[in-house]
Amino acid sequence: MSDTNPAKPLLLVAACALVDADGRVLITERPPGKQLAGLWEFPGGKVETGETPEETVVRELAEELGIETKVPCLAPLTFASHAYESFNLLMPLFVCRRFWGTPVGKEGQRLKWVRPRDMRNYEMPPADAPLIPFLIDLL
Ligand SMILES: Nc1nc2c([nH]c(=O)n2[C@@H]2O[C@H](COP(=O)(O)OP(=O)(O)OP(=O)(O)O)[C@@H](O)[C@H]2O)c(=O)[nH]1
Repeated sequence: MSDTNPAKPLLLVAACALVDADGRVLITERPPGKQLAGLWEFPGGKVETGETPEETVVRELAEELGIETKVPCLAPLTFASHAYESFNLLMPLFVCRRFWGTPVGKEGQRLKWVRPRDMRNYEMPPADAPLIPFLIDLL
C-alpha cells in the first residue's frame, strides 16, 4: 500500500552535470545554513514560476558559479525522483559541455571536478545516488 500524503508538495529542481574536457563532472558543496549542508551536489536549484528547467539551469550556473551557458548547450540525461520527509523531489539532470568562464563558488561553496566513478567517495543527497551510473555510462 502506498503512503501517499496529499499535503506533501512536489518540488521541481533542475540540476546540471557540467563536464570538462577530461570527462570530469563538477560537484559543489552545499553551504552551511542550507538544508543538507555539507553534502556534495550538482549545481542547480528550484524552477521558478514561468521558467523552463533549462532556463533555471542557465540562471543557477550564472548565480552559483559565475559561468555562462545557453539553453541549446544543455542535453537531458536522466532524472531523480525521491521522497524526502517534507516534499517529493523531481529533478531533471542535464549535461553541459559548452560553457564560458571558469566556475567559482560565488556563494563561498567548495567545488570539485570528479570522475563519475569516484563520486561515491563524496557524500551526496539521497536523491542523487541513482544518477551516478548514468554519468558513468555517458563518460
Ligand atoms: N541543486 C541541487 N539540489 C538537490 C540535489 N539533490 C537534491 O536532493 N537536491 C535538493 O533539491 C533542493 C534544491 O534546493 P536549493 O536549495 O538548491 O534550491 P535553490 O538554490 O533554488 O534554493 P534557495 O531557496 O535556498 O535559494 C534541495 O532540497 C536539495 O536538497 C542536487 O544534486 N542539486
